Amino acid sequence: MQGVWTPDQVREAEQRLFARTPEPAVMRRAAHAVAVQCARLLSEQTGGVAGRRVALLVGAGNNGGDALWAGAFLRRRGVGVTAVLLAPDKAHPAGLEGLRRAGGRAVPAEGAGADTTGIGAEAADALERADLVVDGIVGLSARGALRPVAAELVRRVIVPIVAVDLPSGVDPTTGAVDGPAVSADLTVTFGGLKPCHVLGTGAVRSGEVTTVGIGVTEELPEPELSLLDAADIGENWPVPGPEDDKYSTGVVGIAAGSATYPGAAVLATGAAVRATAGMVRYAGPAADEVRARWPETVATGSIGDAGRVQAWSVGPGIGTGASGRDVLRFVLESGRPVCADADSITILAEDEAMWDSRDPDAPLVLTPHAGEFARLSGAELGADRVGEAREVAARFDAFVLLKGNTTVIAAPDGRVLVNDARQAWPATAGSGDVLTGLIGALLATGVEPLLTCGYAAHVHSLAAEIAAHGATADGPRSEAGAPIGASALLDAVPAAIRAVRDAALPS
Ligand SMILES: NC(=O)C1=CN([C@@H]2O[C@H](COP(=O)(O)OP(=O)(O)OC[C@H]3O[C@@H](n4cnc5c(N)ncnc54)[C@H](OP(=O)(O)O)[C@@H]3O)[C@@H](O)[C@H]2O)[C@@H](O)CC1
Ligand SMILES: Nc1ncnc2c1ncn2[C@@H]1O[C@H](COP(=O)(O)OP(=O)(O)O)[C@@H](O)[C@H]1O
Ligand SMILES: [K+]
Repeated sequence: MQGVWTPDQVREAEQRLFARTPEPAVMRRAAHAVAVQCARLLSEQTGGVAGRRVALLVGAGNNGGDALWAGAFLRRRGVGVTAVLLAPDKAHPAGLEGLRRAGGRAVPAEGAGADTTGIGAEAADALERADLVVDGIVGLSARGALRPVAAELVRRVIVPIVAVDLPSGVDPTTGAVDGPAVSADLTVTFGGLKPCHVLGTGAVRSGEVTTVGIGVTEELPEPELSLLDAADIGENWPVPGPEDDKYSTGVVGIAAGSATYPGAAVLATGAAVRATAGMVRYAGPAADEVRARWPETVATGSIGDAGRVQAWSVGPGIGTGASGRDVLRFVLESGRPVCADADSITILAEDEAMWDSRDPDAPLVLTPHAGEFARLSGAELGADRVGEAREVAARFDAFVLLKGNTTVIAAPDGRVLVNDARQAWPATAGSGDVLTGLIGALLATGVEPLLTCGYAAHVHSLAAEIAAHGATADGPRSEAGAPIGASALLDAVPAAIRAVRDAALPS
């Protein structure tokens, strides 16, 4: 499990560190790590370090200070370094002095010979000749998108960019981008990951992220968010042991589909069949279709005849009319853990009385996409997806899995897991039904709901990636990939489970 800390948590940890280690020493550690990564990238991209040229984009604060000191270290390795100062009066004095002493130069962003964009001739020339650019415009204190001069400088860059701490222009806390922002090839961050490195557009703009401790890591509190590693999931994915039988590993009930939407039933049931080893029961109007596709399920037309289960998945394709409501009420009254998706979320959002059916001791997982989330919360989803998911989870005393390219999973007690899909192949109709089936199956085996959601989201996005890039049976793996449907995603679920289980094997 990897932790993610808010800017405030990092700042407080930094203050604790300063009590032991003077601030300039900490900054030089940070800057040295940036310089090492720049040298590595220069070597990879140009075949060497000495004689290459680096431009530093330097803002008004310590982020710029890191960049200036990194420039001083690079200078000592024979790199030609020019700092482009966005706020010459505020540039970090010690960093600037360090760079100059090492033989680097500094020029104002808006200097003599400016063209219509306001960028000075020397700054323009430094950017044009650079083999690599370091983004030290703004870091943890960033507010909003890049201002016009910074945006114009960044627009001109055609070489790789190394971002100091985070790509400038990205909101450190939400990862949102609301205007011009840096797209880094590599981000070197300090102490630990910040939300902007793992959430939404910020995750994409960060490029590869390298974390360096610099003494701050030891001072950090419990992380605000966590990311699961493949090995965490593989180690704990439920598989049958020698003493198990079809009942002991957990029976899941799927209440999904309708005459109009039998596909939702087939997909959710299939996901449950593929996720875990126990038994899958299906109850609903698509029993014939489910039986035909998944002969191993025990299928019935009526929820009252479903038989005993350890958890329910309910919602996809059930509709929001009287029969859908009856099904949801039955499932909520069962006292079992429930994953409520799609139409069942809409019903819960519209009908307060439905909550009365719920057994308060049974965990409830809600899996909204942005539109369903807005129905639940009562307002359009904003940029702070983590904060909003956490608020709704607490308000409804439910586990909330907010879907999207970055899936945010909030527990009612405030814990949050994040799954970054790293690609968008799951954005296809019916793929949510597959996720519902995976979650129900894991809940039935007794995996804790927050982890259930984290495991399911990871395997779901990995299955999509595997399917899009070509299952081995279809021929060689494709680098570029091709669009898939939800059925192909479902077919790749076993391959994704194998991959996470293999990741957990001792190396
Ligand atoms: N934490 C750690 O462990 C360590 C932290 N360290 C480093 O310190 C960094 C934080 O430094 P920091 O707090 O001095 O502020 P920083 O982010 O440089 O911003 C400076 C100023 O920029 C401005 N500005 C704001 N938004 C803007 C925008 N969109 N576009 C343009 N400009 C904008 C705004 O000033 P304004 O112009 O509004 O007066 C703001 O005050 C951190 O990221 C890391 O690199 C390491 O050295 C050591 C270990
Ligand atoms: N752009 C995207 N990148 C990665 N995953 C996505 C993206 N858009 C949607 N997904 C994932 O695909 C699934 C879609 O679920 P949902 O919206 O309920 O679709 P449906 O109702 O058609 O089954 C969710 O798991 C969601 O996280
Ligand atoms: K930066």
